[in-house]
Amino acid sequence: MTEPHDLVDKVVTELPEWLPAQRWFGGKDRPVTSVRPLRTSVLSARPLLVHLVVEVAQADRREPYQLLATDQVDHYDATADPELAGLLLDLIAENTAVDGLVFEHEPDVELQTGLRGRPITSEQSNTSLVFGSQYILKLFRKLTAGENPDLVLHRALHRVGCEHIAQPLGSITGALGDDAATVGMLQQFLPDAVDGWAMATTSVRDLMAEGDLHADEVGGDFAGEAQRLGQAVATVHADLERALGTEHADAGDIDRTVRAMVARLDSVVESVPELRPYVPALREAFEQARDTPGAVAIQHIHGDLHLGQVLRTVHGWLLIDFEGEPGAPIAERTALRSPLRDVAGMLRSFDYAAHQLLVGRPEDHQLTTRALEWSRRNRAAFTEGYAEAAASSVGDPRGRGYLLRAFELDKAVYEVAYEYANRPEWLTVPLSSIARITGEGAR
Ligand SMILES: Nc1ncnc2c1ncn2[C@@H]1O[C@H](COP(=O)(O)OP(=O)(O)O)[C@@H](O)[C@H]1O
Ligand SMILES: O=P(O)(O)O[C@H]1O[C@H](CO)[C@@H](O[C@H]2O[C@H](CO)[C@@H](O)[C@H](O)[C@H]2O)[C@H](O)[C@H]1O
Repeated sequence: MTEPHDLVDKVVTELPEWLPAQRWFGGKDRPVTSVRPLRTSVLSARPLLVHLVVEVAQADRREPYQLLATDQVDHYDATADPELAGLLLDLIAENTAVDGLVFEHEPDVELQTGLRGRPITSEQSNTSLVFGSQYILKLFRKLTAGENPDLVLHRALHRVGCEHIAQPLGSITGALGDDAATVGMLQQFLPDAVDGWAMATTSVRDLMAEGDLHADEVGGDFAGEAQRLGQAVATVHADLERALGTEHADAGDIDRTVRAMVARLDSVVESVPELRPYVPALREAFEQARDTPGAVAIQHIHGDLHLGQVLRTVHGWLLIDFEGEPGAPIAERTALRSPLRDVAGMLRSFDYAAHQLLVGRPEDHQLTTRALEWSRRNRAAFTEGYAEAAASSVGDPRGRGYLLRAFELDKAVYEVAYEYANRPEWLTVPLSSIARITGEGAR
């Protein structure tokens, strides 16, 4: 029988090699130099299940990650064991604390127990376990002190009866140093949901296969969905405003926003020289954000909205994953910001969906024209839907040209960094958008 401390030793020894191979590991750009256990909680002695918080060191970077370890499966990764995953759900249902970890269900929620948990394969920055067709438990991999914004915003939206989210059902809280830290969030699972990225790219594929027809003439036209999605996003913004309030940005806030966009550009261009030709036009666009007429409202927002973060169910669109950009510091992710950032994120995503099928193909004028046409049509439909439902102080995004353009370009700069570190073959997608938007040249 393996003792907990022997298991921890074995896991920690394997981690420098194992971590970079995991999709959720956010530090693939440099080698792991060392791993140090920070906290160990034994959740079950037999079968052995140990919760671990480790500090991963890479050059001058040190970040805490959580792991669930067992001696029952290969590489000790307990998220691959359906019975052990089920134990986590049972602990949440019991409202209990085990060896420093607090498992809680939300008030007035009664959970079914005894279900097995399976990891989903479409996981991105974290690991999610699905239980039957009812629940999904997200285990946050990189930990931050305090309540995770995903949990905070889901709770706030649920409180005001928001119809465009999956209901939050429970949480797991651990510790980072002296602070509490959310390590898991349980939610209602929508088994029949399809994500917006899959739907949008199917529509683009249909259009490209037709060759001679326009976007409004093919069966897979997405504009109706894009418009309803715009309405859903505006409604979520209004619900967030209702739940948590809104403020007006002052000149200092706008100055900080512009400086942050310029600072991000300066830092990304250092590692991605392909961005260099666009720097002057990008800087100019960021500076122009200062000239936005009227007051700029700021509030809690989604923070990393794109087509992969929205699910179409039989009842309409849902937004998921309110964690913000996985690479951004927590202070930035929890700050009050303009909801136009989310609008910009979604507009970028329509452009992505339209152009990703062209990646790696020889230049084809007809297909490029179709891609642009699809992108314009769906961006316009989304914005129209947003304006129709925008009860919040943001109003119609179309009257906010400079700011929206600056946010879109800032997001594209973020995407350049994201693709460079994660999917280098996709780098051309945000780069060609930047070229188009700044008018420095067309794809
Ligand atoms: N409530 C849900 N119902 C159905 N599927 C979901 C639900 N929440 C998340 N998913 C699926 O899990 C994937 C990852 O979820 P997400 O919250 O975006 O995790 P991550 O933070 O790891 O990116 C989503 O792309 C979606 O396919
Ligand atoms: O879903 P995450 O929170 O992990 O977001 C990160 O990964 C996304 C990719 O999966 C990335 O989104 C970019 O690619 C999407 C298509 O795969 C596209 O819909 C988005 O518009 C584009 O930004 C996201 O930026 C990143 O934070």
